[in-house]
Amino acid sequence: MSSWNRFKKYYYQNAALGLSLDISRIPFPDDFLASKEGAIQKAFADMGALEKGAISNPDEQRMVGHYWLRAPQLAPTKDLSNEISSTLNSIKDFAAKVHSGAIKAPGGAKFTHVLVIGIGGSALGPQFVNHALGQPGIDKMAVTFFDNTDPDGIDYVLGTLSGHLATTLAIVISKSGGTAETRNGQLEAAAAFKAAGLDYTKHYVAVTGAGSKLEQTAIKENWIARFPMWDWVGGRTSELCAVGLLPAALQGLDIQAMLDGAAAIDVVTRSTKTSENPAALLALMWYYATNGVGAKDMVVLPYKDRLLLFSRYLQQLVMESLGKELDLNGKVVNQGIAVYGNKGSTDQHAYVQQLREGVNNFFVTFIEVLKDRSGKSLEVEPGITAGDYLQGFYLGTRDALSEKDRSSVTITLPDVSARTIGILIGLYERVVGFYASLVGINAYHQPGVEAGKKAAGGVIALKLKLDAALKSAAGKPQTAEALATSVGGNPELTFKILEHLAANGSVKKTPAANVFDSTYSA
Ligand SMILES: O=P(O)(O)OC[C@H]1O[C@H](O)[C@H](O)[C@@H](O)[C@@H]1O
Repeated sequence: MSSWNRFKKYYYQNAALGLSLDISRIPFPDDFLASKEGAIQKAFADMGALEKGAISNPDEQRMVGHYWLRAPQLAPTKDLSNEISSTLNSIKDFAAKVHSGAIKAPGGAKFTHVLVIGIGGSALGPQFVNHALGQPGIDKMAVTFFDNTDPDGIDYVLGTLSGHLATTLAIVISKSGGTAETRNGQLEAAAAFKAAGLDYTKHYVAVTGAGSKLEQTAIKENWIARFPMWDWVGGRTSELCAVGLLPAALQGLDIQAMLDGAAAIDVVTRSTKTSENPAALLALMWYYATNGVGAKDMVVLPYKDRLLLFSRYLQQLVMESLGKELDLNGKVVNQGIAVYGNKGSTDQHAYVQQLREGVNNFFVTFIEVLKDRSGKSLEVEPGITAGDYLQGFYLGTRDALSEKDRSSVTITLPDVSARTIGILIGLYERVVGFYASLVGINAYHQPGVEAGKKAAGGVIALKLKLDAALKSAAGKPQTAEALATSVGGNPELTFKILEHLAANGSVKKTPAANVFDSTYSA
């Protein structure tokens, strides 16, 4: 079959959504879709049960309800439907009141800036949407983020808020309400407000689960407002609950259009006719391209600056959902698909060299956006605009990769708008769900992230012991090994902690010719 005929055969277009999907450049044989029909029907059935409120996250004994967020009437109980709708209303109402000045900063001025404090699913969606849809200088409020516990990163963001803290609203977002990085950001921001002579509690809003530590603090300190985060919404699928909607609404983005876009793609991706279901087609392409075992990585290449953060957002959505040691039967499978990417054509001048000529361990997801910009474009050459070049580079790179048997899919969108961002989010949420069914894993838990957190706790405890030991040694210089022995700590961790303390002036280091003979004292 010619590539044009194959393109026509496998081109999916939904005119109402404005969404197209080209899977023709994944080299599956013609009988592949039929051979997986039973498996994808099972995925549809699993998804149907999930949407009806089944305990689709068995390890945590939880329902998985992110699809109800944009169609509250589909939630399994009336109470849940009401809670979703009333939360959405209170988000819209709160944003309107902040914009009008009915809720204002303690000094009497309107709030002008938003500082979001969160990490992982409590930051990646809001950051993606902020960058995709924001118009700096035009937005109702400017939104910035603390998404780490890096002191210098915090200072950088505080620097951008300099002179504006008095009119900054801080939203602390944490589903669990116990995430250390977020707690640290909350305390760091509070200290900055205090240093500016401001009462931070009159600037703080919480988005968190019922009964969490964060909620307790917000209640005790009487923060301005609290919004719920439900246990049936996972962090990585929380963009369309208060986590993402509140910052977006404050920014002045059309959150209803985002919800409507997601609701519209949900309707389409509920189809049990595989050829008419773009999420099913994509999940099957992931399966074919990666051999169902993550044998290839997913390179996400949107040819649109606005979608720059989509690959980071997808990284969590895909890798935290699919990267699992065990399948649903408890068998060791070490599943997952690695995701990375940035944007075209920028990446053509960076790593595309390896994609074409190096190790063939990936498939590309191109995202094409038809609309170049609002308004007319300059001709950079007679009859040619910058946008023509952007498309040229996309099509050229796609061909250059195909020539060398590098697989790709392309998603085409009419524009980057609140609606199409909702469509993209909804599309990928469902692809991940379908793919998880195809490979038989729980996409909705993340048992692997706890190990690092636990180990970090051990490091913090060791640091405190070392502080005490250094203090009681009253200035006596000791090697890392000696200090480790005296506190019963791991010598390598002790060495790393002491080097960090020395670099920050908290201990005095006397270097030696052999680095491990260096000594440290209080
Ligand atoms: O919203 P939080 O409870 O603070 O969680 C923030 C993030 O941290 C965890 O480590 C999880 O792996 C993520 O899924 C989550 O999004």
